[in-house]
Amino acid sequence: MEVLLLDVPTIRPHRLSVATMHHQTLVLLRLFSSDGIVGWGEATTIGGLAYGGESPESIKINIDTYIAPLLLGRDASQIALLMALVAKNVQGNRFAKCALETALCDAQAQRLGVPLSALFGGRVRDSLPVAWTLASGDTVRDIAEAEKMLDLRRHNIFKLKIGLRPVREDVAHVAAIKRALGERASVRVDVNQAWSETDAVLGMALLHDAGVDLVEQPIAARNHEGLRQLRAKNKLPLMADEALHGPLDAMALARLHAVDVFAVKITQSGGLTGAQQVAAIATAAHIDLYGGTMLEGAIGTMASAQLFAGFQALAWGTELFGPLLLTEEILQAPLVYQDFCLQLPTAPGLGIALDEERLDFLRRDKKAAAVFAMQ
Ligand SMILES: O=C(O)C[C@H]1C=CC(=O)O1
Ligand SMILES: [Mn+2]
Repeated sequence: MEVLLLDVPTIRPHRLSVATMHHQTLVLLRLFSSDGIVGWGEATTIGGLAYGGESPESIKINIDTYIAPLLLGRDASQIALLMALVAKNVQGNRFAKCALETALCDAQAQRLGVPLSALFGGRVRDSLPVAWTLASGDTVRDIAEAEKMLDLRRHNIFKLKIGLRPVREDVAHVAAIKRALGERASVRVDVNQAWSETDAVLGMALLHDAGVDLVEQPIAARNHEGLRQLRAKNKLPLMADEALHGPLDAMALARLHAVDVFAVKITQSGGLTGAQQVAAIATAAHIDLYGGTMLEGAIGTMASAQLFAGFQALAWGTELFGPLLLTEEILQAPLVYQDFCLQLPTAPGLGIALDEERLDFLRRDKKAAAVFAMQ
């Protein structure tokens, strides 16, 4: 197997409370099996180490040094056995494990001639609603961007990134956008843990009055009790994102009745199986589901879509727009976004074909080699 790092510019700066992104580093895992089948997985994260404990570089070196040697020469169709072997030998590293499990599942589904979703019980839907994040940091620009998305019929759910400015300033920005869009769109916010508990009490009340539908991770990820109290004090639905690092967190949050919605992410869950378990816990605990992203490229986006397509209910839709934030296409045929949804392909495996020339052009190691050769 090999891990490729691809540095791809974003279409505009993407401002989160933890980092401003001008590019995204795609972390792609390519798995070669002796029957000739190639599987792809992805372990992309956000903002280097600003968002989570695994960086693109650490993911690559940990897969190359510790995970790949464990698997060399073993039967790639024995996914559960291989993932158990990795779990026993590698602590943490959820994103790396997600990339590996995705690549194994992509390869196995191709081998069986079925879409990847079939390995997880099949689909209840063939398209997924997709939100767009407004994160330019500028109210007028965000409204214009939202109007464009509505005109294109690409998105009618907007997630606003807030938390950098004082609470009242942020809420004024959100309220102006909601006023402009009215009932034509659902407006939600993501604070990415930036608020204190007192900020959040004020912020959630004001956001509710402004007509916002959902608030995501307003306070620190580890503060489960704080989330529980915020949920009890407010009418505005509350979603856990960074608080959810797989089934154990899901269980703890469900026990506490701490949130209304789980943002399920395959990377944060340590893979597709972990994410399916998070969804199962949510369903059993009457917690709604939302299909989250780490702003992955086409591979992680499609892997997520293949899994989310099987969730019995997906009350809050998804945010699987990662490839649309990037200036470069890495697929031979781009993913299909239309009528406010991402369409799922029916071809075997992930159902996508990579553009090898674009991959070669974007690879960090090849760029470095080219610069070296020029010197
Ligand atoms: O939800 C996050 O925290 C991360 C990501 C998802 C969409 C987006 O704009 O940022
Ligand atoms: Mn979030």
